[in-house]
Amino acid sequence: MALLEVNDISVRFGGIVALSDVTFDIEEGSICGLIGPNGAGKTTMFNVISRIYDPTTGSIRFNGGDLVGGSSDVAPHLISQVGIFRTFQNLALWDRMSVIENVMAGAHVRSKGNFFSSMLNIGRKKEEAELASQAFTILADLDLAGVAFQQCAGLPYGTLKRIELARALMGNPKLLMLDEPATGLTHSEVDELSLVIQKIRTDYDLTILLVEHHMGLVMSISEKVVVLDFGKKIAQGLPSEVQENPAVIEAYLGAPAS
Ligand SMILES: Nc1ncnc2c1ncn2[C@@H]1O[C@H](COP(=O)(O)OP(=O)(O)OP(=O)(O)O)[C@@H](O)[C@H]1O
Repeated sequence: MALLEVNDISVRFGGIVALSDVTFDIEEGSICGLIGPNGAGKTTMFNVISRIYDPTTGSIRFNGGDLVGGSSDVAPHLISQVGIFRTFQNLALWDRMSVIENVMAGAHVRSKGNFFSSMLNIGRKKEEAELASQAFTILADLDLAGVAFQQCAGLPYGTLKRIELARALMGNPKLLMLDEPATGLTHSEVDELSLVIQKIRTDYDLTILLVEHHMGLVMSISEKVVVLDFGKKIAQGLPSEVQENPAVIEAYLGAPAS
């Protein structure tokens, strides 16, 4: 069953066509790579799925309901409550806070407390203790228990990237969208990231959409790859099929494949 169905999405910025009638779906539990040369429309697609941009035309369904372009769309501020989370190209962690505090902050989207109970501190200590325990479990799963109580400032970049993943997991995502997670990582950090992504997909029942320029990573962990070029979908399929596709080779090399 498809968890995410993207139907004929177009986005125009004035005269620029960033996406043109793009359609694809992502099977529940799978990893889908979204690739394409610079300016192909990958980030725009991410922003449409995460409800930052409204599409000019088209619709998206998520988990059997309307996400955008339907009759009962999800409001942009409720996107995480339906189970859609993303990481960003640039790190968005608080340097001066501890790792575990950063990870616990990922749970605020599903906080059940109301304004008055939080003012009176009702149930807060118990809730905080439960969150800390959950955060520690996630950190241990990602091999980060050893840095849980350190400040983020000064930790290696690859570790910080994994802390961002841990924070996203605190929200109980169904769909996790990763925006160029391998950028800036060393070879060995990319290998670690690859293992971590595959582990959390299984352990946390995730469906993953991966935008990435690191072809080795995309091709080794995706079940399906969707290729954009100049806002249009030019190919989709198994990694092995996409790598052999002449239109894809031409898009990347700028010349017909011969
Ligand atoms: N807010 C915006 N206003 C105007 N044009 C935009 C905006 N966002 C994106 N574009 C344009 O839309 C097109 C697609 O850009 P997008 O950032 O989605 O590509 P991308 O595939 O993510 O590229 P990269 O790999 O370089 O990040 C580009 O021509 C870009 O200049």
